[in-house]
Amino acid sequence: MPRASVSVIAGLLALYLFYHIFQTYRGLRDIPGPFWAKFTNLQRIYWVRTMRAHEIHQKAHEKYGDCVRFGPHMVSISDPAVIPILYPMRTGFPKSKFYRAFIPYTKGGSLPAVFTTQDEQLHKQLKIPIAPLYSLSNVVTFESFVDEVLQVLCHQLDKRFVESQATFDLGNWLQYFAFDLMGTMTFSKRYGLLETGTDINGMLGAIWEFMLTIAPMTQIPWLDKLWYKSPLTTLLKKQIASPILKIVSDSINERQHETKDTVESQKGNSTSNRDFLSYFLETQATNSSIPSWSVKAWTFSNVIAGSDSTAVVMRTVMYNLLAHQDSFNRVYEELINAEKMTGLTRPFPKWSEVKDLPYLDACVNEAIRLHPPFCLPLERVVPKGGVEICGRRFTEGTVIGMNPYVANRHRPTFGEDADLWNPERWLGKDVAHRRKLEGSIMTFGAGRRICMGKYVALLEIKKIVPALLLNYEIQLLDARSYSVENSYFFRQTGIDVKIKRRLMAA
Ligand code: HEM
Repeated sequence: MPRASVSVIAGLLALYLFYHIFQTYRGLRDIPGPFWAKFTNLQRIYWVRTMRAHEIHQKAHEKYGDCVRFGPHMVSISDPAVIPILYPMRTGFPKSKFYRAFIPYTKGGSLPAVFTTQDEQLHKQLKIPIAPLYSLSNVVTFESFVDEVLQVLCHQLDKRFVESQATFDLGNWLQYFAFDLMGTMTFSKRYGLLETGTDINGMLGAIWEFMLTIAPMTQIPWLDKLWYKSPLTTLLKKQIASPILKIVSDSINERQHETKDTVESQKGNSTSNRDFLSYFLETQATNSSIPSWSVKAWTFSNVIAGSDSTAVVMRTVMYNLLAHQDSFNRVYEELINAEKMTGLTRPFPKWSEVKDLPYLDACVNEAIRLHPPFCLPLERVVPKGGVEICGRRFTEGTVIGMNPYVANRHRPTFGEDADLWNPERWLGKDVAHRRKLEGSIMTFGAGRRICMGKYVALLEIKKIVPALLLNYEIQLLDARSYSVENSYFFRQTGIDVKIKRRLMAA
């Protein structure tokens, strides 16, 4: 090719590149933010890879204000007052491509779920038939499952740690409990984590590995599509969600091969000891418009969305109670007083006995606020017609999100001590103020796509905390060993304790 033509092509390419960079920069140029955010999402990937994205995001908001440009087309908001606008109850504010990265993709294609789908019609189709299962009144019917798994947990703690006085990371055991309980609630089966005291089938490791791989991809979803979710790479690479999907598929297949009698007996039992899977299968069998893969999608959602998340909050409550003796003593005294006044079921108090205890409730709320399990912005796409947020109009297609960690620590809303553990902030407030604070928490998301399993999680947390406090004396060896890592999932390590059995209060 003649040299002159090469120069013209190179010149045109350079011009196009310059135009593209200028256009990228121009759209949100009035929104303050770190320099590179104007041109590229690569910095967002780097932030996620540091495992400290929550802190970096919080510092960016401290520096630039409530509305910060995180990427060429992405804006982060920190003020909870924006929640009803960005996360409405109606349709029309769909999830961004961030969520596509979490959709498992196998040789059989992708498996969207209630949590991950961007398609609002499909979301409705998947959510409506099963939503009643997650209502508070139905969730309470799962209480016997919680007691069953608490029994296993306590038996293992007694056997392994009480007599030997061995030190162990309580956080691991809370995770084993949360997973084995979700397995029990979902398919009436424990994975064997509690019995073996290890990640026996590698599932916990696989989920964390999945998060480590996928979380950076969420920041630049086209790369994920190219690298993990194309028919070609599916042939060449091992798919990272496969171990979890396998467990889910095996459980469904097993159930489908069980005798008709077993299924019938689950069906007839409408009030207790009936697991999610039996409801899912019945729902699908009685509704022909539901896609054939729904049972797998619902079951997968429970395992992936409902186990680690609940374990994170359990760890936060337990760590903070152990690290703050005054809070610990107040919860313990509240339980003992409740026992004297109205009676508590032993060894594990009932949900109805503990759900309204004010100080326990304040500690659970504070843990939910302080340490949300999902710690990257929950991204939404601005719909047709645009939207006004923080006094500025955003055009269709702009991606806007709030990181629960940042919103939950918004100082004008929660006070100057928003970074600190202070359950008292939930007490002595008038109803309106308390509602406003609760409505400012982003831990369970908000609006149309708010967490479906919130009451399942609250049931588990408010059951396990009294069970541990009433049955064990727990000594935290060193509060400074506690550390956190964020790869969208926000996990903690280092809750090293020794335990003794408590004598029953007279
Ligand atoms: C403390 C525990 C939990 C936390 C903090 C939590 C948090 C969240 C958040 C933040 C979302 C919304 C994500 C978004 O908008 O991007 C969500 C959605 C969801 N969660 Fe949870 N979750 C918890 C426990 C559970 C449990 C136990 C289950 C199931 C039993 C569950 C099932 C779901 C489902 C199905 C969705 C999708 C809802 C929808 O899109 O309509 N979660 N969760």
